[in-house]
Amino acid sequence: MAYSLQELKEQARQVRDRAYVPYSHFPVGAALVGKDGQIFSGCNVENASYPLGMCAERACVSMALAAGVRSFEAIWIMGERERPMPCGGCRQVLSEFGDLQIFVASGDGDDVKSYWLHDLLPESFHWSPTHPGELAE
Ligand SMILES: O=c1ccn([C@H]2C[C@H](O)[C@@H](CO)O2)c(=O)[nH]1
Repeated sequence: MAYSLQELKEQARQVRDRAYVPYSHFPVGAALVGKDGQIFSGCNVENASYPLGMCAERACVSMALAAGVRSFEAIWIMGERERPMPCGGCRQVLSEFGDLQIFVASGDGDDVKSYWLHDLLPESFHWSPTHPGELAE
């Protein structure tokens, strides 16, 4: 299904303002669009116990799954002063649900770069030898 890249960017930019980042001061917003066109957004949420911090990307994967959406077209990841890149853990979590396009940008989103997940995480691990995500049906 076609989706609006402009709308995806706008949602990522808006949710970035809600990031809880007292330790890194590196706010990130992410917006994930499902194959059905629905958009799910999430921000990073840090913690005094540093390893418990949650990345924006995984936050929106949880929102989508809770709404019953498991296959995705794209994710827009928005930093503030610098373009972020999804960490290895988030690449693996996203890959559980198949391939998708990844847009990374900062500021108002004019400096965007795009990738395919399979290029950022080649030869990735999946439990199912067939289609990723099939086990979760
Ligand atoms: O793609 C990224 C990169 C970083 N962060 C978060 C993790 C941490 O809270 C802060 C600094 O790394 O930014 C994300 O949420 N997504």
